[in-house]
Amino acid sequence: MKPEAVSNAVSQDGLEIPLIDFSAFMSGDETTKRTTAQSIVHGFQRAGFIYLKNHGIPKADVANTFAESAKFFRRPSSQKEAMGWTTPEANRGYSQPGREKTTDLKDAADIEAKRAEEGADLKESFEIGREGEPNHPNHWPDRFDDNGADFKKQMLHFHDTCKQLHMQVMRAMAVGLGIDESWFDSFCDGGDNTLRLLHYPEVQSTAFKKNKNTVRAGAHTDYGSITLLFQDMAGGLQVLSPNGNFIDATPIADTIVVNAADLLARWSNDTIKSTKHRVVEPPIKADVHPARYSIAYFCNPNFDRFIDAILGTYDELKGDKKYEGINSGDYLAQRLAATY
Ligand SMILES: O=C(O)CCC(=O)C(=O)O
Ligand SMILES: [Fe+2]
Repeated sequence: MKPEAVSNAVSQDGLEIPLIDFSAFMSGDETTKRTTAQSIVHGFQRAGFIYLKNHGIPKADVANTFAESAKFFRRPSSQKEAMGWTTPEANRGYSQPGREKTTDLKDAADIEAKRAEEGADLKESFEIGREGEPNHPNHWPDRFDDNGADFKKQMLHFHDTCKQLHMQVMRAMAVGLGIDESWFDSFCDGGDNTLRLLHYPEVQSTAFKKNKNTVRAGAHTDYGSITLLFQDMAGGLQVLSPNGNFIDATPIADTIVVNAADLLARWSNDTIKSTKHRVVEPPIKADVHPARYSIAYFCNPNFDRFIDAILGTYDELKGDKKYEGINSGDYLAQRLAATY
């Protein structure tokens, strides 16, 4: 029987994505806390995705971040390009439409072929890393005007808010896996995470008809531990089902979509899934699809940590540990280098 805090967000084609009331983990009694944590882990093991409601981030805070994001993308191209994304090691700044092809291909020639087949992704983005990294400063628009200072303030605040939620979700993961609740704390307290603002500009639906491979963001998996994804109500996000079909991950107001990413899958000896997803034409029939905004917070284990299989996810005697340990920062830089 499912705990009361759990219902279904998506249930189609073998893809079951649970909708979890996170307050049951944060402030429930011991039993409620444990069963909710187990449901979170099951969601990551089966679908690789969960939705969280009552996640503790105030509605107004999320709305404010979306509002600042929309204002940011309305800036002139010359300003945005002056804050351009430079290298995978820095992974900060603005990427204009066409700059990045989201894919999980690793070979540059394969990625170019994909670009030719699907066209460029119909999106622009802005990445904000941990503030205060001497070698990799964030790019901020506060040098242009006062609005830029408001943007910076809100994004730094939101980066920190999401960092706290990452740690709480990892605590739930630990409880669900039956290990010490604080097991992941020292892996996640650095805040080596990336806040990515995404803007999918308004698009004629003919763009998707002319070339039916056209997408707003190509199919891919994420790289780190988990991603916290805030989406508006436009729709278009899809998740790959176990049968190999892309299924709509329909927006649910005031929830966060959370997906497990590649390094967590590896860390869990593949007991947790990092599932492919993409963004396509919204399911609503229209001649023109309005702009879509989303905010992805990519969480990573601290870049200086060595990531070796989580306790209890392998059996030493059976020798079923699948991967060598790897440094978190090296792994992520390698993965990022391939898509830009
Ligand atoms: O915009 C979205 O809903 C998804 C974005 C995404 O999957 C990503 O940037 O990794
Ligand atoms: Fe993603």
